[in-house]
Amino acid sequence: MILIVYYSGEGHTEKVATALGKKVGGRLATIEPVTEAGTFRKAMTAMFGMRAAIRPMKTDLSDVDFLVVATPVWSRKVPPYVNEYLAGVTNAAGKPFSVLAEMGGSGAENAIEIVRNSLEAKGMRFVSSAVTVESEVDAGRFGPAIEEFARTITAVAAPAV
Ligand SMILES: Cc1cc2nc3c(=O)[nH]c(=O)nc-3n(C[C@H](O)[C@H](O)[C@H](O)COP(=O)(O)O)c2cc1C
Repeated sequence: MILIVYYSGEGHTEKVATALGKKVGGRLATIEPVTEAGTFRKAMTAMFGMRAAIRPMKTDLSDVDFLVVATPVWSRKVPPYVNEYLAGVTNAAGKPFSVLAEMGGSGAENAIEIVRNSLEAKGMRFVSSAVTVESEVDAGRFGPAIEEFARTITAVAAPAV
C-alpha cells in the first residue's frame, strides 16, 4: 500500500497530494494540527524546527509499502505539525519513501532535506522528491511536475488495487 501523508494549511499541498494519489493509487492521510497558530507563530516554530501537537493519527507503517510525505515549505523548513508526524513514525526500517514540497517561491530543497534526514534516521530509503509552486497549483498547471515523480513511485511500489 502506498500511503501519502500530507499537511496543508491552505489547500495547495492537499490538491497536489490528491492528484498524486489518483496517479499512483495511493491512500491519503492528513496531518491535522490540534490548534491553528497565527502566521508569526507558524513561521517561528517552523524556523526553529519545533514540533506542535497534531490530532491522533496512525504513525505505524507496518502495513505501508511506500510512504510519500507532502508538505508546504514554511520558513525554508517544514511546519511543526510535519515534524511531529515524522518524529512519531514507527516500523519504518527498510521502507522506501519520497518527498513532495509545495512552496511559494524558495526553500523547497532545504525542506526536502529535513524530511529526508528525519526518515533516513528511522532506517527508511529515499527514492525521489518533487517540488510544486503555489502559483502553478492555483493555475492548475502542476501536472508535469508530478508526472515523473509519480513514475518514480510506481516503479518501486505496485499501485494498490
Ligand atoms: C508561515 C509560512 C511560512 C512560509 N515560508 C515559505 C518559504 O520559506 N518559502 C516559500 O517558498 N514559501 C513559503 N510559504 C508559502 C507556502 O509554502 C505556500 O503558500 C504553499 O502553497 C502553502 O501550501 P498549503 O496551501 O498546502 O498550506 C510560507 C507560508 C507560511 C504560512
